[in-house]
Amino acid sequence: MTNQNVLVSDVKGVAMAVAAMKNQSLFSSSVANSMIESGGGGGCNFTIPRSIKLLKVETAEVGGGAARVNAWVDSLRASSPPRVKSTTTAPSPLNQTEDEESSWNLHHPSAMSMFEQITNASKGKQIVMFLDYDGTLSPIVEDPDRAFMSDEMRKAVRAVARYFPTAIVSGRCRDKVYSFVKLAELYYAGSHGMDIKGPSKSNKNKNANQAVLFQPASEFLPMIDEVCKILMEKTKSISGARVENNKFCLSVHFRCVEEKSWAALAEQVRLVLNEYPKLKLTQGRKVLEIRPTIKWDKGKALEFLLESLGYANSSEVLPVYIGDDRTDEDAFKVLRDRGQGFGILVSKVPKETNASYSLQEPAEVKDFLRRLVKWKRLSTPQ
Ligand SMILES: O=P(O)(O)OC[C@H]1O[C@H](O[C@H]2O[C@H](CO)[C@@H](O)[C@H](O)[C@H]2O)[C@H](O)[C@@H](O)[C@@H]1O
Repeated sequence: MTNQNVLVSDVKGVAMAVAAMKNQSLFSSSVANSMIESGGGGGCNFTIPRSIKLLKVETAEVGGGAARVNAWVDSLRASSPPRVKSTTTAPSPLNQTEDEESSWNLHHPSAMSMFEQITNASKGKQIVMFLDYDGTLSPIVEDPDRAFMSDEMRKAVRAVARYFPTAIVSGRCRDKVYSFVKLAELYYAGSHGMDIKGPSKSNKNKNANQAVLFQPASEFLPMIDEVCKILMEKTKSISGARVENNKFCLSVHFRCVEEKSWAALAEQVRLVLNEYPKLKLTQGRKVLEIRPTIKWDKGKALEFLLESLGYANSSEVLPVYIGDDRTDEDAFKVLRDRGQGFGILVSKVPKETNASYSLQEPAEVKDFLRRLVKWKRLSTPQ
């Protein structure tokens, strides 16, 4: 898919951002306090925060049939690769030699081995923790409805949230991810950040706006519902295919579909998307994700949450974002561009990433979170 970025000053872009913002029932008060730019909506009584650039519109250009479908299929195949030890004589299925693998490890060392560097960088700063859900807090499983988080992981996340403001940032519908995590003291950004809500249980952060609720894509709700129904109908004959309604976006799952049927499934997605130019496609682990063309992603959600927490343009914050998926790259990139905090990629295999460090799997994420809590406990005067 070709994304055509329209200039920030583009009228359509402004109108779309304005329409999205108009649908807010409740808005982050800390963000609202710092709002300085007019929404440009001619008489609208709301504004857009300076630091949040929502004004780029991506136009999905869906055409080019078979080539596009083949590219998606190839990309899906690589999205959840098995771990195969490569040798210098025989490259792995990812065409990575041992040299390349050790170079990757050098550039993205384990967050466990870099633990002291991370805690040193946090001196005098507030760590804010951002956690992706699937593949980060819960292991990848075949049935998306059964991607449960272990009690030990929940305990670790609860302990982290006691010391650091903590947000779950997921592609899933917010209610669904909450039903897995079950911790009321956290911030939740569902639908790839298009559905943000503050904690329902108070936490210690006095600067934070707990009542935050932000849904920049609400105007797309009817369209997403419509496309969900169409796709369910069109894919029902493909064994193992599954369409998941994530409220402001959709997931089309390939994991349980035989590989020989992937192209047929991807073709159905392409045909439907052709009829909806206001929707675009992104990709996760054996999943195609359909979402509105507004320029809003996990990276924007991270910036929005930092602002809601009172850390807009602050040097007193150290954001740490842990995620395993391509969609998490938007957040890693924001941290890299800001030169602030650390992105940590959860992966057993080398991947192209904007993250600084790596962790192998959810079990290691849990160990990292526990270690952070232990360090904080020991370094906090009683
Ligand atoms: O942003 P995330 O929290 O990582 O959500 C991304 C997608 O996660 C889920 O799908 C993935 O996990 C499933 C359960 O382990 C697995 O079956 C699937 O193959 C993975 O792609 C979720 O079901 C999707 O809706 C999310 O978009």
